[in-house]
Amino acid sequence: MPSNVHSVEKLYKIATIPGDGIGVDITEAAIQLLEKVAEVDGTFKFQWENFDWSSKNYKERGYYMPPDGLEQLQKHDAIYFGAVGWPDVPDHISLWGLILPIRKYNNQYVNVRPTRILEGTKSPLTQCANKPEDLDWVIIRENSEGEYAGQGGTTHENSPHTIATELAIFTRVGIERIMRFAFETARSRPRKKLTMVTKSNAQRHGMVLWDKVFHEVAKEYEDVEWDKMLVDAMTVRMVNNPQSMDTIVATNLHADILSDLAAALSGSIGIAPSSNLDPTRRYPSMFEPIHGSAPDIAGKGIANPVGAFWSAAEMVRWIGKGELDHVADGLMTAIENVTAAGIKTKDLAGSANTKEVTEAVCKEVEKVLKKSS
Ligand SMILES: NC(=O)c1ccc[n+]([C@@H]2O[C@H](COP(=O)([O-])OP(=O)(O)OC[C@H]3O[C@@H](n4cnc5c(N)ncnc54)[C@H](O)[C@@H]3O)[C@@H](O)[C@H]2O)c1
Ligand SMILES: O=C(O)[C@H](O)[C@@H](O)C(=O)O
Ligand SMILES: [K+]
Ligand SMILES: [Mn+2]
Repeated sequence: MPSNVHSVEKLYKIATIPGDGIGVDITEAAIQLLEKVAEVDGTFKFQWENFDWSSKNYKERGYYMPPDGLEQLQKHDAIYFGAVGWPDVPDHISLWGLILPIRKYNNQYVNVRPTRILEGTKSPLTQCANKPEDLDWVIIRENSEGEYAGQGGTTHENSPHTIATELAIFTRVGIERIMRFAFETARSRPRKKLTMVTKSNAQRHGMVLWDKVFHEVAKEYEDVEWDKMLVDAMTVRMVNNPQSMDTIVATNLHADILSDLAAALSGSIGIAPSSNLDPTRRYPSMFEPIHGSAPDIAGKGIANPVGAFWSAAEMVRWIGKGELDHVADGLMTAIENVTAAGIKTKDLAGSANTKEVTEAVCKEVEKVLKKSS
C-alpha cells in the first residue's frame, strides 16, 4: 500500500475518571483490555483523557471537579468511571461532588444493570440457581430523580430540635421515559418479561404515580408480559424464585439496593456492570462497575476486574451504535472463557489477582476476536 493511503480508523474519545480505591485498579485494567481489543480489531482506536478527580485531590484542592469539569467531559464520546468515596471524606460529599452531578448534568436518566451467573462461577442460591439461565436479569434503574432528587434541608442544626428532610421527587416525564426504556429492554430480550417494583402501599403519592404511568405505558407493549412487586417482597422473590424474572424496573434508590443484591446472588458484586445512559445521545454516557471503592481491599491488587470489563464491553456496544456489537460480544465471550477456566479473584472463590485475570482476558480476547474475524 502506498504510504499516503491509510485504512480508515475510527477514533473514540473516552474520558476516564478512576476516582478512589479499587476504582483506580479496575480502570487501569479496563483501559489495558480496551487497548488490546482496539489493537486486535484494527478498525478503531481509543483516545483517552484521564481526569484525576478523586477524594485525595478533593482534600488538597477543595473540589472534586473544577468549575468547568462538566464542560470538559462534553468533547468525549463516553466516560469510563471507576468509583468514588473514601473514609476520610463524608460519602454524601463525594457522591454529590462527582458522580451524581455527572449523571444529572449529562441527562443519564437510565442506569442499566444486568446480572447473570457467568460460566465457571456459582450463585450462593444452591437450591435454585444451578444453571446460568436460573438467574439472568437486567435491572433498569431510574437514574435522575426519585430519592436522589437532592431536595430537602436541615434546620435547627446541632439542637435537639434539628429537622432534616429528604424529598423524593417523581415526575410524569421522568417516570414515562424510564418505563418506555424498560419495556423496550424487555421486548428486546427473548422472554419479553418485565417486573415493575415500587413501594406504593406506604408511599402513596410518588409511587402511586409510578403505578399509574406504568399501566398507561404498558398498553403500548401488549407483547410484553408484566407483573408488579412491592420492593420488600421483591427481595424474597429474588432469593426464592430467581427464574421467574427477566427485566426489572425500579426507582433510583430501590434499584441501587436491588442491584447490589442481584450481583451478590449471581456470585459477587465484583462482576456487575452498569451503563449510565443518555438515550437521546445528546450528552456522553458513562460506564462503571456497580461497586464502590472498596477501601477494605484497596491497594492489595485483588479487586475483581470483571464488572469493569463487562462495563467496558457495554461502552463499546454503546459507542459503536450497532457496528461494534461483535467486539462487545467477543469481550463477553473472553471474560466468560476466563472465568470458566477458573481464573478468578478471591470473591469468586478463585486465587488469581487483578493483574492475572486482566492478562488472561487480554490473551483470550485476542483469540476470540481473531477467530470471529
Ligand atoms: N458509583 C460509585 O462510585 C460508588 C458505588 C458504591 C459505593 N461507592 C462508595 O464507595 C465507598 C465504599 O462503599 P461500600 O463499602 O459501601 O461498597 P463497595 O462496593 O465499595 O464494597 C462493598 C464490599 O464489596 C467488596 N467489593 C466491591 N467491589 C469489589 C470487587 N471489584 N472485587 C472484590 N470485592 C469487591 C468490597 O471489598 C466490600 O467488602 C463509599 O465511599 C461509597 O459511597 C461509590
Ligand atoms: O448511586 C449510588 O447510590 C452510588 O453511586 C452507588 O451506590 C452506585 O450504585 O452507583
Ligand atoms: K462504580
Ligand atoms: Mn450502589
